[in-house]
Amino acid sequence: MAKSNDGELAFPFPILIGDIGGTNARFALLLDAFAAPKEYPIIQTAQFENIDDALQNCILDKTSVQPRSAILALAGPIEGDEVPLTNCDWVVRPREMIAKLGFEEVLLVNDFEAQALAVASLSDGDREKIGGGDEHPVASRAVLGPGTGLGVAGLVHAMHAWIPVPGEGGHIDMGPRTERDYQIWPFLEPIEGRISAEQLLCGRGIMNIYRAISAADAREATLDVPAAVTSAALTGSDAAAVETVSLFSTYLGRVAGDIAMIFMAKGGVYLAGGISQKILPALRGPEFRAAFEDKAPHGELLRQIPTYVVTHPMAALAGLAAFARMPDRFGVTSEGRHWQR
Ligand SMILES: Nc1ncnc2c1ncn2[C@@H]1O[C@H](COP(=O)(O)OP(=O)(O)OP(=O)(O)O)[C@@H](O)[C@H]1O
Repeated sequence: MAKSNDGELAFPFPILIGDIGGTNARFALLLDAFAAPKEYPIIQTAQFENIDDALQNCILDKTSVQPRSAILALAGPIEGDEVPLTNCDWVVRPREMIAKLGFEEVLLVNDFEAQALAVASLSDGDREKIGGGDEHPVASRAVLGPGTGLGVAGLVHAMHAWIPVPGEGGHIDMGPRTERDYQIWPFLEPIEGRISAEQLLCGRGIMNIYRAISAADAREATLDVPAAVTSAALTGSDAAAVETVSLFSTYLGRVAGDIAMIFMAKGGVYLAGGISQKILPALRGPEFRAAFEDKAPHGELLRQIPTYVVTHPMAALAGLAAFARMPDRFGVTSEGRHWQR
């Protein structure tokens, strides 16, 4: 990272920012510190063999501007010079990107770190509140995002900066609690003998719950993709789908409440990821918030904590843009994930 005149950290503009999930990749170009980001159409990761082809075809060939820096948020742990993505075949090779695509520097961050950067400054127009009291402006926040997987991150305010805390919180253990849970649990598909939150709270998780409900009730599971289950649930046309989304909301509330307690997130818990927006009407129902607050002996604490659904269509990009413009507002480390020409 270069240093600006006043000694603060800075990336050279134009800066390409990108949010690369398991299914979708979203990119935007920041020409300078003030211009609005120029957003590009969403890319389906499955349509390109690798990220370099996607960038060349969908971004670099579509503009005469040569980005000097790239800040990319990836779904997966960032280690070494070759970073494979979770839930997608792409491998990100920053050294090759610098050699072939003309960047001077590349910074990789975790995709939920980018979501955490976004929740530092979402306006009311970019979030919908679902219950709880007022937010404490500089208290910790947390973000959970059911999408292709389940991303989780915290956001802590310290030393005059917002510090994202990425982790693998989507992989915490889940157990049955109600009588109905005990009926369904034996039919859930485990990973190496265990049901983690991500086995339930993502696109694949919706199908896992739906199939388990159908099996527990000895009914045929006729719906075959998550979007079919959630749309049948929202129109009320399929009883198993309705129960799936109801249980999904309950389980999401339980995990969100646990994460809120871990971070003491009095600044709010934010639901990001593609699925939260798509099932927003269901999340406004009683299940999510009731499960969130059902945390004896800390029920009163949880009742005060606000929960939000992020409604910004490109929240991670907004977070990366805020960081790219003012890196010193955030405590983001570049160690081991920053490459320069
Ligand atoms: N209407 C819908 N209802 C429920 N799930 C859906 C719907 N449409 C798509 N999905 C599921 O959402 C997931 C994609 O989520 P998202 O749009 O957040 O993608 P992503 O950014 O690639 O995800 P991630 O960052 O977790 O890898 C897929 O599992 C897909 O099957």
